[in-house]
Amino acid sequence: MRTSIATVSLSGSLTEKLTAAARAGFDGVEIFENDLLASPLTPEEIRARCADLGLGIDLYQPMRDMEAVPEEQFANNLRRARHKFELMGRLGTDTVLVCSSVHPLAVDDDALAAEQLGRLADLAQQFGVRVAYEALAWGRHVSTYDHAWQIVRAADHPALGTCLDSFHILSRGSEPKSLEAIADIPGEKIFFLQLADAPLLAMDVLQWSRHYRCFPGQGGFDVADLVRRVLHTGYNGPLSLEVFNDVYRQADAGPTAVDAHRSLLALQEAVGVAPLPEPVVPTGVAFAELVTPDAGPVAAVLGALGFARTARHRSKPVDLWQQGEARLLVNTGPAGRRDGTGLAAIGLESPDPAGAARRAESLLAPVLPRRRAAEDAPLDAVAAPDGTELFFCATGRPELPDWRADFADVAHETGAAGVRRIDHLALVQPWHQFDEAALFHRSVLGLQAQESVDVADPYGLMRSRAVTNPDGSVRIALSVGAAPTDDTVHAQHIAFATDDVVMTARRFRDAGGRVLPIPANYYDDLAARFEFADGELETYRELGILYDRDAYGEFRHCYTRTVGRVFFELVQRDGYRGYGAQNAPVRLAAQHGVTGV
Ligand SMILES: O=C(O)c1ccc(O)c(O)c1
Ligand SMILES: [Mg+2]
Repeated sequence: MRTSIATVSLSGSLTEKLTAAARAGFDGVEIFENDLLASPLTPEEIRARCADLGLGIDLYQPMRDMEAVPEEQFANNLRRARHKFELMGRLGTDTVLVCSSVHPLAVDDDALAAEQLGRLADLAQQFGVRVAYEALAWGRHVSTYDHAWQIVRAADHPALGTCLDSFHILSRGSEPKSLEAIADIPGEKIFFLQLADAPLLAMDVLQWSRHYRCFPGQGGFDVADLVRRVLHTGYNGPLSLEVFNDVYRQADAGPTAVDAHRSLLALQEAVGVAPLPEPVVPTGVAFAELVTPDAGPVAAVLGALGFARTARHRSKPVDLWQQGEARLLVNTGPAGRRDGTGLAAIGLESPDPAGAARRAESLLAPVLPRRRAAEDAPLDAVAAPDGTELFFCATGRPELPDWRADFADVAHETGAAGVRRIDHLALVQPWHQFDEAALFHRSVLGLQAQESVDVADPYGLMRSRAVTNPDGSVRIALSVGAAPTDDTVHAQHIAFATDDVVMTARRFRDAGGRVLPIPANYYDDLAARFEFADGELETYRELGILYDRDAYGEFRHCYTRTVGRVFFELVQRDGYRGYGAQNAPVRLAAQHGVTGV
């Protein structure tokens, strides 16, 4: 279907917005009046710019406070409308949005509203314009879509239809009963469909709408169900995003537009109008790749954790460090010299690497060259929104390229310390990309997103949300902090699963590793909350081990100090399903050094 986006959803000048929308693959735009008023371009120039970019102008909006007003007031409104209809001719657009009145003079009189909207439509018709009447959820007398439709039906004018907006509809409740009346609207009388999602918040609906809308799939509304209902009426106009959001007003328009278009692609797949290549859900973590200008500090930590350097890349300065099924690549090539120590790439085991890459590409993920160098195995890879490279791996499958073929074994001692595998990867997102990251990992990789949790940091609030595969062998914890983030604290981290965290942590410390010290108050509180066997709490205190418990089991974990922009966690998960969110504020405070250590 045709995809469109309201200019209010993107930051920048009108020109920047149009360019971003076109580059992201939208077919059209809704021009928001304020964007036009503030633009130095004439309507003709805007029209030409859109045409050059391959964008249609699908809607001009909004006209406000039109209907159900005293005659004198209405005469004024018609005069205003005539100006706008002329303008629309210059812009080359034929549909205008009229939102339900919030004017103090508007009266509660549907017959008057219908009569005046009919006269407005008469005038519009002379200009070849159609009027789409939308119920604002906070409209003075008309605040529901079915009420707006009744007025449109009563006016019975060919140039008057309704505009449905998922926010205004779903913010008032999504009981199937409240949505049934959509089926009563003939598709050709739905002149426009605006789409937005929103997190489920209990707040004033106008504030909710103007500040917290997000792209479909990023909030708590069932936008797909609504779209299915609207398509069932026979509606075949654009699917258009109209997202008022404080974050997107600031973030770069280019990436926001890509995020927006991805959400519409995923939505169209969900409602069955535009299939995409099947998701290929990853089945494990093949490796995590660190880049660093100096392998020394990373090697010291990994060695103390019981990892051994088992192989070396045949042609590049990359070492493979391994323990159990946990594999880390340590890359001292140019990226590390440029960016310092950090997590640069993740290898995901994929049942069908090429299929996974096709899926990712269809959802606008940048595809990376299959070979980073002539001699490398040709691996399919894409970039996540935060820049992390995701490699789709087929480890040990003879018919497919294997990343391990790039490595030659080196003699090593095995000093294993109980680490089995990578439990999870924690990726701190740029402040404006949290919702995008969750949607990306869900739609592109087919992972399931867990609930988002708030975590107090001494210098700001963090939000965190895990995305996982069904058996928990791939877990990625996405988080976002207040901007600007402190790189040493809001660093990426890699959590290793161990069967015995006490043993692994002790081995780490005895080998010269430094665990993150945890304040005594934390252990006093643990003693109050839980009963421990004799000596257990003292052991935790000594090794900086944190403890949590959920309905499924117990969780013990501890942290290394940060190296560059990465640190490591050891986790012992005896059935426990979470990520220690309860303990995260203590960990963050410890990392900030507010404990004075
Ligand atoms: O918040 C508003 O005023 C506003 C304007 C136009 C719309 O289409 C809308 O959904 C909201
Ligand atoms: Mg709207």
